[in-house]
Amino acid sequence: MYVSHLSLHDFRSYRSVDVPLEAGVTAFVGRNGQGKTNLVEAIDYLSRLQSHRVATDAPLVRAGADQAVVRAAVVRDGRTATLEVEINAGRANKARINRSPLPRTRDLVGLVRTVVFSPEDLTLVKGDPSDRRRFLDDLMILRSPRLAGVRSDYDRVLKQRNSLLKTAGLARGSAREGALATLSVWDDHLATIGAEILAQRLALVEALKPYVGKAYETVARGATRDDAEITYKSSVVEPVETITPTVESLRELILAELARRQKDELDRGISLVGPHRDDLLLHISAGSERLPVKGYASHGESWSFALALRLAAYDLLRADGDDPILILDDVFAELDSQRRRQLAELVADAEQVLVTAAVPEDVPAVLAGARYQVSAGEVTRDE
Ligand SMILES: Nc1ncnc2c1ncn2[C@@H]1O[C@H](COP(=O)(O)OP(=O)(O)OP(=O)(O)O)[C@@H](O)[C@H]1O
Repeated sequence: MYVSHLSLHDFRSYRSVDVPLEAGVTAFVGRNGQGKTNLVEAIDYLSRLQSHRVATDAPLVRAGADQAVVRAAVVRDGRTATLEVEINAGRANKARINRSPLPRTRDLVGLVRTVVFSPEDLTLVKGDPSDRRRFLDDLMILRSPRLAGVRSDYDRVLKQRNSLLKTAGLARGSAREGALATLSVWDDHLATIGAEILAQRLALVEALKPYVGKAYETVARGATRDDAEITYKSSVVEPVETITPTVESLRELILAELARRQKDELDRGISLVGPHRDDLLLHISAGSERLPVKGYASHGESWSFALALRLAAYDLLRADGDDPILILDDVFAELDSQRRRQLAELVADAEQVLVTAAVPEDVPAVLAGARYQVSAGEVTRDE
């Protein structure tokens, strides 16, 4: 798939801009702060209804405006659809396809599939477990968009259950009895929805494993595909080698663990069991040792691992049968010349690659293609 036209209204720094695009490589070049990332962020937002830079929508709406519109013509298998999202400050967003409103905005998720490489990717390796959980969930949702609903149901259940734990933890006598009875209903919801998320994540990690090894071998100097390893760490199941447990068995495991840790949960007033407590463990080999990447890997190795995770996501989506749009946001300036060249060679044949760079020299030669200058909100094509 590729985007053949992008229009923005009151999105970030843009009052109004129209950018015709084509398949292959397009580079947006310009000095810092001119609006290059804002363009590719808009396409990524259309894909996931989330920005790779901010957690909330407010910064996406141009200062002083109360609504931003991102519209893109997307070509897939020769057919074009116009996807549009209206981002409303303080009100629900709206989505349209070919100008017809969608019943739910989140029905837009996954119709455009993007993989973004950005300087923030180092947080995949060095950041909190929540950064890695987000990586897994975003990928899982791009592959099965209905899971966006499952994940938001889980977040809602978690919030309700946490507030009930706080109340129940403080209550005494019959009030406590009542709160505990209600808690068992929420335990059930958490276990049911949590098991579905957990099963999906376990299956996703199994599917990603071979791609991560292969990608790490390509981007890390002298590495083999066995040198990088990912393992899902769950609060209820031990890492499994070959068998992915069923949703029902995971539900039972979550319920059992909730019962075991109930006292702890009541004392602390938060949910301690479930996929929101899990992590994706990353290991590299150093000689005969297997070391966690966080805290042990060098800066270069950490970058290689972060790139390998993104490349693996790209390869997996590609194996599903449709090339995602690749966005390389300011990433080449961060890499040494070898990693720069290798990444560029790996992605050069993607159906659409959008690159942002401060100076033309940051765009590797193998990624020659269309080029736009971005300056003070004006986007002009180089002849
Ligand atoms: N909601 C907003 N309203 C108005 N301007 C905004 C908004 N959000 C960001 N900007 C402006 O957009 C500009 C940043 O644009 P962008 O991040 O696309 O820069 P860039 O060209 O990619 O720069 P760099 O090379 O430094 O990454 C900044 O000048 C910022 O002030």
